[in-house]
Amino acid sequence: MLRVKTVAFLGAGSMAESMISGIVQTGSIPAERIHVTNRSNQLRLEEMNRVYGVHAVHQDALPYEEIDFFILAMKPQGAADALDALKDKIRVDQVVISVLAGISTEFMENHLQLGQQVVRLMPNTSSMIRESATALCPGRHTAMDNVIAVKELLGCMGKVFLIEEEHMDIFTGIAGSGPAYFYYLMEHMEHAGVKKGMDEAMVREIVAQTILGAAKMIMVNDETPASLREKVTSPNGTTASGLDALRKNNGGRAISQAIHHAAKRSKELNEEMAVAYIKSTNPPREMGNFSTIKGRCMS
Ligand SMILES: NC(=O)C1=CN([C@@H]2O[C@H](COP(=O)(O)OP(=O)(O)OC[C@H]3O[C@@H](n4cnc5c(N)ncnc54)[C@H](OP(=O)(O)O)[C@@H]3O)[C@@H](O)[C@H]2O)C=CC1
Ligand SMILES: O=C(O)[C@@H]1CCC=N1
Repeated sequence: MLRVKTVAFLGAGSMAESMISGIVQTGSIPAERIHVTNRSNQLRLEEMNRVYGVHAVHQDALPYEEIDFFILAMKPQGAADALDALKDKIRVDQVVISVLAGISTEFMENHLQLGQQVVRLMPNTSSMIRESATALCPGRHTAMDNVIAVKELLGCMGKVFLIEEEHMDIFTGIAGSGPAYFYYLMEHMEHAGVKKGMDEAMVREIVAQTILGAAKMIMVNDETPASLREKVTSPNGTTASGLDALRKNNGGRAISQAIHHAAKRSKELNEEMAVAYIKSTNPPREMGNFSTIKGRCMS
């Protein structure tokens, strides 16, 4: 089913590239059926064409009629303008997919034609090597065959999880932003080895292998992280000492705070975009009480 679909990425940044890389590696949609566009960076489009063989064109040159899936991949702040520009160029049976942090399916539907099919996603950059954990949340009007096709598309990029919209913010905090927390952890682990005189490239590989091994243990064993942690921890041994230092330095709290702050920012982004839209569509004199308008918009 996928092979006959045509997709267009609106945005040519790191997330679009990661997804395109995943699709092209599997060949599940031929490169000639993949389009990518942006507003201004022509050099970037040429690079995408050179590296992945996809059509990289200015927005005006997109064959809108032929596209099955439009994938919004610009910053969340550009969502309203992008959706407004798309609205009159597409039919309701074409699917508008967003990877934009915080942008709800309701926000998308409100900016498109009545009955437009939309899907909200939250992938991560590991899509590049087909190891993303991606959330999928369909809109109100999205046909089941399109949900299945989008799920199949995401399968080219890693694992797919059907997520209730109320959980999209926390999913973003865990998995969308998640790779960055691991890279941060890896930076610190690497630094500890280098400071003691180890070769940087070697210690980087050691750290990566350690994290990969720990993740695989969770995937292949029917055991909890807590139980696996206990197996590493010998009484009065090195790990017990290391974990003690982590606890004393509030390591667990730091991790949960990172996730909750990212999730909170995702929620805020949707609110900010909705408020910005109301401001742009209401002349100041008619705005009345700002908090009332915000409340109405968010309800
Ligand atoms: N990076 C990540 O790990 C993840 C990102 N996301 C989401 O993906 C989206 C993109 O992030 P990222 O790739 O990092 O961002 P980048 O800044 O790397 O890329 C944004 C791209 O969008 C283009 N662009 C901006 N406005 C428009 C428009 N109206 N139409 C078409 N193209 C446009 C920009 O080019 P130009 O300025 O030339 O138009 C640029 O190519 C964000 O909304 C983010 O929330 C989601 C999950 C993970
Ligand atoms: O930092 C961001 O806002 C995006 C969304 C998830 C990962 N990167």
